Amino acid sequence: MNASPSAPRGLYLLTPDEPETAHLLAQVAAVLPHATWLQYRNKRADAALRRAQVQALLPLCRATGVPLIVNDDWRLAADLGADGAHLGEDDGALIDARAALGADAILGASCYDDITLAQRAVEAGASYVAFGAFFPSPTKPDARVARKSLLRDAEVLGVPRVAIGGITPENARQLAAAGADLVAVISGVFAARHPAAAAHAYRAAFGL
Ligand SMILES: Cc1ncc(COP(=O)(O)OP(=O)(O)O)c(N)n1
Ligand SMILES: Cc1ncsc1CCOP(=O)(O)O
Ligand SMILES: [Mg+2]
Repeated sequence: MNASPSAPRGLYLLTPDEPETAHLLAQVAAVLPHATWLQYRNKRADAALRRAQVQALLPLCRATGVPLIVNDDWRLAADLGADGAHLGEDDGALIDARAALGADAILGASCYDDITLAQRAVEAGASYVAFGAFFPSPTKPDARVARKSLLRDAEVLGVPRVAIGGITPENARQLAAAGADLVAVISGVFAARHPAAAAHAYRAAFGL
């Protein structure tokens, strides 16, 4: 089974660990028109700041038509009416997240370098699978490493395949050619000298 012809493609933007909500909003607003999806990820924020930042991002995402996915915390996503959640191996059960978020929610699973994890994730309700890191990541230098061939192997699962980890506009082309539907990026956009130009370049890597 293949992902449908209307499957999402392009840039899956993840937020940086930004403590100032107004600055986060300004940073995101400058690049959001180039993103297919946005994930709110802040590994340094406490629960109150995460809630406030998701609440601040939601109207911006709605106005831009970009789905907002919450990292790690499906309860927060459900509470605030976000479009979905992303769960890694320590972030709770996909089946519980699917039940709480509903059938239409975007629900992603980190599958690292493991196709079996991806098969189980789809069975448990994931609507996309993420593999990586494909390249050394400035944001997560100790991330597990994945092989590009996994992206093609996962085509049979019939859900969008996301690649993450050290992705630049240049190496994004290799991943798109290897079967990635979306590239998930933090530093390649937010640490770029010209974030909007960088974000645009990721879309171009998919011919968008
Ligand atoms: C799209 C996407 N892929 C992978 C991850 C990593 O999730 P996880 O392994 O839970 O690590 P943290 O992001 O929570 O540090 C992700 N967030 N998004
Ligand atoms: C969350 C995560 N999981 C694997 S690498 C990574 C960070 C991606 O950030 P960057 O695009 O800066 O490498
Ligand atoms: Mg996580």
